Amino acid sequence: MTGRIAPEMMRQHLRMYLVLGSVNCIAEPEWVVQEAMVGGATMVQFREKGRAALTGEPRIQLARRIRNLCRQAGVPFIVNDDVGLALKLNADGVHIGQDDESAASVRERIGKRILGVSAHTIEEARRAIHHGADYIGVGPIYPTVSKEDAKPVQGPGLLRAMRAAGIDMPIVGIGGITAEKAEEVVGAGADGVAVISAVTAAGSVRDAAASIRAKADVI
Ligand SMILES: Cc1ncsc1CCOP(=O)(O)O
Ligand SMILES: C=C1C=NC(C)=NC1=N
Repeated sequence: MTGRIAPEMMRQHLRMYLVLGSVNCIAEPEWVVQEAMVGGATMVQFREKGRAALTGEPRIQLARRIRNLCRQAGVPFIVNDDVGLALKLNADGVHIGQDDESAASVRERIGKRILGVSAHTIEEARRAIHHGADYIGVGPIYPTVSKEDAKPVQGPGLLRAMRAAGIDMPIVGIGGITAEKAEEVVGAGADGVAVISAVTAAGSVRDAAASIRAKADVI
């Protein structure tokens, strides 16, 4: 990519954003990624976190295998938190939380790659924009079991409030989102939905991704 990603392109990538790590998967993570992309996942984030998360070489090798699948499918591959790993694998971007390395210094290190930042308030959203974020992840919208230290549940109202406050940058909602809830999230102003368990723990990963994609595409 030469310049920073265009907002319109970013919004497309946020439609059905699969976030996963080996901890979230029943089947092999690579298989889950492949099936989800067949179903319609538009972007993939490698988020290897939690007690049973892989570390060291096995973690790097899993990330590399997922990156390869995303490249073959033409789907952007994002790494959560670990900027070093993102650069090592030449990922398409990184996603950082509020308490990770500051967005300004991450932007410095990753150049024109995609930078996603978690934001829980309008103020955090404004700061992320100021520091050059390409999208913000807002949530948890609904109760979630996939993140131990999740902030309080916000509901879709936070998305409406951000849009009403004039925040028009690409936004993805995250937290407890299922196919049934995806429409409400997008209807409240998100450009798409980021999902872990509704896809990774689904009976049919492909069908789950497809139904969430269909709901998110209504925009
Ligand atoms: C990473 C993250 N950030 C806010 S909630 C969450 C977990 C979302 O997982 P699920 O889609 O299974 O609720
Ligand atoms: C915490 C997060 C919030 N939003 C997104 C998109 N990813 C994350 N890991």
